[in-house]
Amino acid sequence: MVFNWFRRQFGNSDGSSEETSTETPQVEQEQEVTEEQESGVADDDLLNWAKTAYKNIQKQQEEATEPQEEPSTPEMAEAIPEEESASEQPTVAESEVEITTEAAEPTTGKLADQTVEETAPTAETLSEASPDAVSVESQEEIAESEPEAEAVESPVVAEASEAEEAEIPVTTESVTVESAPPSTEEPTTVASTEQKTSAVPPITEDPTSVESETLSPVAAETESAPTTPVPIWARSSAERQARLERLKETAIELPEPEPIRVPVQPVEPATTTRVKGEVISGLAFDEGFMWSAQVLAAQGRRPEDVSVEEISWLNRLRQGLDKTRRSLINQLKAIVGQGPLNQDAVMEIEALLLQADVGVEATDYIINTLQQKLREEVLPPEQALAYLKQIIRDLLDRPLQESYSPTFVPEKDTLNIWLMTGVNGAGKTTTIGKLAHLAQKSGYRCLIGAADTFRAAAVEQVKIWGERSGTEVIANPGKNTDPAAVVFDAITAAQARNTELLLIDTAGRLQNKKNLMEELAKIRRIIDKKAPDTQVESLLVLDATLGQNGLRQAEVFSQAAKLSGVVLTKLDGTAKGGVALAVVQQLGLPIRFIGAGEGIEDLRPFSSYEFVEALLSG
Ligand SMILES: Nc1nc2c(ncn2[C@@H]2O[C@H](COP(=O)(O)OP(=O)(O)OP(=O)(O)O)[C@@H](O)[C@H]2O)c(=O)[nH]1
Repeated sequence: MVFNWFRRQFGNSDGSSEETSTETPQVEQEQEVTEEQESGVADDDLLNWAKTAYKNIQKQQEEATEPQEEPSTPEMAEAIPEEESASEQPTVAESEVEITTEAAEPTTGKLADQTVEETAPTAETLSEASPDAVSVESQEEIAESEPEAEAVESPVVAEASEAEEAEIPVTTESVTVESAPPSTEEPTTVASTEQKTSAVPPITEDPTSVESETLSPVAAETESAPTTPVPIWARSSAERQARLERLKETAIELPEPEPIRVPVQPVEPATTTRVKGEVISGLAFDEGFMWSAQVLAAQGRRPEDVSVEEISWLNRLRQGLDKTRRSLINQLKAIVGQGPLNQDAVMEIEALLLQADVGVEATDYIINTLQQKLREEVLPPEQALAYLKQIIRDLLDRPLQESYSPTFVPEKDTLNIWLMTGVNGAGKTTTIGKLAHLAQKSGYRCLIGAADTFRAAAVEQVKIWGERSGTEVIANPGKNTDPAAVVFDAITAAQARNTELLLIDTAGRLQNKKNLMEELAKIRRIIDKKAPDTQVESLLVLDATLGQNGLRQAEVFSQAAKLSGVVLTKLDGTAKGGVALAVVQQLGLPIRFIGAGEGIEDLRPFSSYEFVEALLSG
């Protein structure tokens, strides 16, 4: 039984949920929650719930840190059951262990093996046709289909699918660059790498080996010289100096590499203890824990099923919205709960909401709805605030009731494609890494397509996230590759491997760059054509710290990529949180995930209940 982080429930590996065989939609659940919560979870009950959860987490952590015998010899390593050592997708525990320096090696080893296995048969093919040539083929195919993309459907699709079978092995091999051997690299890259390495002689070079390597020419020179023989140590050092000079002359100046934007994750010191689960130290039974416990208990969660990651996540979310909450809550309490809002009260609430980035439209809606209720009923402050929370929750869930599916869970045993789009630096690549991690933890076969071919370091960045999450990355080593060709290759690979979730990274682009938006539209067309029966989700990644400014991009993205949802990132920073309401009110799109930190665990499916509690609970 696997905990599915996309639905935050336990489910069997076939994707069915144990608790809800009836598949209760998220919204319904949250509404039940609301009623339960409003009826009030008794203080004593809550304390007991929190204590049980805390003890349970402590137990989980103790078990997780229990030392297990590491296989110290190859024979012992072989004794590990096959599923554990050779499974394609690492288990949660394995992928987490890989964070430690010691355990990272097996992954690399596995990937290297795999690449060797996969690339070996193509080595000859590649000597005739470089990987670029192969990808050019698929690019040509895309280019061919491109002008007819909209008008002529079936012949092109047929062509693509006919070509598919023959193409799969070649494409897969040529684009899997996770740990591609040098033979699959462009010849120019290899040459420059050689130059680079030879230009910097190893500092720890063994003098004796240098001697034996260089003695003969030097000895020949010194033999012919009439002067006194130079000692061996002096000869080798002179020779080394001369060689260094020669290399300096022929050395090529390499440009400074572009920085890769991946936050450094704390690396656990290498120990002989095998970590079975994640251990988050310093979890205190404090106010934050109690608040998280209350939120989880109100959602009908059992204390035995709560994990440290969930508590930590809620704490982080609350901390991220701390400043906004403080400025909203006290003032709102003072204003509401005194009968219908007068002119001053309306203006005060308006100012508060606008300052929190809620936007004009959503602010008007909230005030009008609240005013209507307060005219009908006299509510004390606490109840008025509870009603305000309800209004905001309804607003956030509106797209789910109108046009979008209430759940956002990749379907098991079939391919789901999630395309990530957005402006530069919004957090697309980071989000992909976090989503891949969630997918691996939840037992999905996941793959990443690195279609951000615009920024040189982007592919490296997404590969680092791939390593962290134990997810393979499909990329094309060629420069200025057509991103649509990478997407084509990634879908081919995903189809061949029975992948369940393919995450596609795209280059950041401004919505006013027409050619780049056309490129995005082309990517979307390729997806629809190559995987016509697939559930495709197109997510706009929005930096919450940009507030209202971030929303202007959405309309153009929506047209090009057929958006179906939003990922709101950086809620841990200077973001005011209210932008979530503006997103839904102005764009009509549901928020599917929220990010609150740079770490791999800092992303969760969006829950309007948790968000509103983090924003408005006192
Ligand atoms: N504090 C915080 N930082 C984040 C979050 N998500 C992403 N970042 C940071 O934002 C920066 C940009 O993230 P990327 O994932 O590279 O953004 P991108 O959209 O892929 O960028 P381009 O490839 O240039 O379009 C990085 O430094 C990330 O660590 C978040 O939720 N919180």
